Amino acid sequence: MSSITSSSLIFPALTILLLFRNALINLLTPVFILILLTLHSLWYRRHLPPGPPPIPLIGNMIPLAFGHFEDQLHRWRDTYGETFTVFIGPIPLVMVCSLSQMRKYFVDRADLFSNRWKNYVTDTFMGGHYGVVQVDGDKWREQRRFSLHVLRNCGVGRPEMEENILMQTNELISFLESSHDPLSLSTPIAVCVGNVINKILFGKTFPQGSEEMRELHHLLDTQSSLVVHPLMGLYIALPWTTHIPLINGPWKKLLRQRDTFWRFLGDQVEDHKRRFVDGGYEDNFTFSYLEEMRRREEDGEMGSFSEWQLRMLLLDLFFAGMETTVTTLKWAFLLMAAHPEELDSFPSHRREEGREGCITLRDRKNLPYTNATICEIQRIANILPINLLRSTSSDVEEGGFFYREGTMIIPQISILLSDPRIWNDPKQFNPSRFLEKDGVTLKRIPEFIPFSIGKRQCLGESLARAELFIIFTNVLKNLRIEAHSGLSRNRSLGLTVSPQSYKVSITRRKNDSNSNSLS
Ligand code: HEM
Repeated sequence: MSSITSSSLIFPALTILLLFRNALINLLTPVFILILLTLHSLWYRRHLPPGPPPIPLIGNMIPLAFGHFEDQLHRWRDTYGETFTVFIGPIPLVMVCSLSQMRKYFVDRADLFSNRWKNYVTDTFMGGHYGVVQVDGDKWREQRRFSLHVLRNCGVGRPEMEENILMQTNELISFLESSHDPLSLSTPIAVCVGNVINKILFGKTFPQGSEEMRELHHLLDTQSSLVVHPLMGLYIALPWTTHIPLINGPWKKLLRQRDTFWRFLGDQVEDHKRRFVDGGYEDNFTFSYLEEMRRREEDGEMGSFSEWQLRMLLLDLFFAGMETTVTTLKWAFLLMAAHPEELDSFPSHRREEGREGCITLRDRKNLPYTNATICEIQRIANILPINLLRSTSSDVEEGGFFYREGTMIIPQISILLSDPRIWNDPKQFNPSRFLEKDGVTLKRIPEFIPFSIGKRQCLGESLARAELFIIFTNVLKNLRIEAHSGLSRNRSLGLTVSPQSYKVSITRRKNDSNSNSLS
C-alpha cells in the first residue's frame, strides 16, 4: 500500500520535474543562441566603422524595410559619421559617404577596395564569375579594357554614336506624336534607349511598339525589383533555402527571367557566329569579340575570352546600359511635366525652339541651363539607393578600422547627391544650383558623381551622358509634355529607384514641324 502511495507521489513529481526541465531548456536554448550571436556580432564589429546596433540575424533590416530608406541612411550618417556600418541580415556593409573619404578608399587605395562582392544569387544569374560587373583581377582588367576599346570603335564618343542616338530619338518623337493620350512614356523610352545599346552590341534595332522589346523591358523592370526582394537576402545567406517550396517562389521567378535573357543573348551570338563563319562582319560589339577570339585562338592565348564570357558581357552591357538610362529619362520627363515653368523660363531652350534641325552634342557648350537641368535631374533622381557592391581584396587597415578580406564596402553616392551640407534644400528641384553666379557658366561641383568614383566607376558614362543630352533636348524641343493627372515624386525602390508610373499628354510644339530631320 505504502509503495503504491509513494510511487503515485513520485511519478507526478518526476513528470513535473521533467516538464520543468524541458521548458527550461526550450527557453534557455534560444536565449543562449541569442547571447552567442550578439557576442559574435560585437566581436565581428569591433574593428569596423561604427553603426546602428544590429539585431542578430536580422541586422538593421527593420528600420530599412519599414522606415523611409534614404532618410534612414542620412540619419545614421549624422549619428555615426562619414563611414558607417549597416548590417544587411548577418552581413556587414560599410558605407563611405563623403567625397574625401571616397577618394581615400576608392582612388588612393583602389587596388584594395575595388573587388566586387560575390554571392550565390549573382553567381547563379551569371553562370559563375563572368561578364565585367561581377568579375575581378586580371579578368576584369582585360574585359573592361577590351569593352571600352570596342565601344569606342563602335562609335561611342564619336559622330557614329550621335547619329545612332539621333535616329532612335527621331523614331521616339514620331511615335509619341502619333500616340493617343494619355500615354505612359516608360516603354517608348525603353525602346529608344534599348535600340541605342542593341545597335552597338548586335547591330540590331526594334521598331517602336515592338512586342519583343516590350517584353525585354518588362523583364528588366521585374528583374530590378526582384533582386531587392527581402528573400534574396535569405538565399544569399542560406543557399539551400532556394530548394524549399513556398519560400522559393521569387528564386524560381529569377531563374525563369535569367533563362529568357540567356536565350535572347544566345540567339544573337549564334546568329553572329553563323554570319562570321560565312565571312560576314559589321562594326558591332559581338563581331569584334568573335574576331578577337579568333585572333587569340590562332595565337594559342585565349586569356579570359570565351563564348560564355561574351554572352555574360553582353548581358552586363545590355542591363547596365538600359536600366539606368531609362530610369533617369523617366525622371527627366516627369520633372519637366511637373515643372513646366522650368521649360518656359529656359532662355537657351526657347532659343532652340524654332530652330531648324536637331540638337547635337556640339550644342552642349551653348546650352548651360539645359546642362544644369540634366545635372539636377540626375541628382534628384539619385537612381542608385545602394551603389553596386564592392569588397576588399585582402585584409586591410584604413582610417583606424580593420577590414577583413571580402568585407562589403561601397562609395555611397546616393547620400552624397542628397547631402544637405552640400546641396541647399536638397529635395528642391533647382537647376540653377549647377550655374555660376553669372547664370550662364556651368558650375563643376566635385560631389556630383552620379557615375561613381575610382576604378569601378561607370564604364558607359560617355554613352549615357550623350543619350541623356540628345534624347532629353530633342524630345522637349519638339514636343510639349504635360501632366495628365497629378504627378508624384514618390520613389519605387528596386535595384534603381524609379518614379511611380505616370501618364502624360503630348502635343507638337508650334513652328517646329519636321525640324528634327537628320538630313
Ligand atoms: C544614366 C545612366 C547611368 C548611370 C547613372 C550609371 C551609373 C553607374 C554606377 C553608379 C556604377 C557603379 C560604379 C561603382 O561600382 O561604384 C556603374 C557601373 C557600370 N556601368 Fe553605368 N551608369 C549609367 C549608364 C551606363 C551605360 C549606358 C552603360 C553601358 C554601356 C553602363 C555600364 C556600366 C558597367 C559595365 C558598370 C560596371 C563597371 C565595372 O564594374 O567595372 N552604364 N554605372
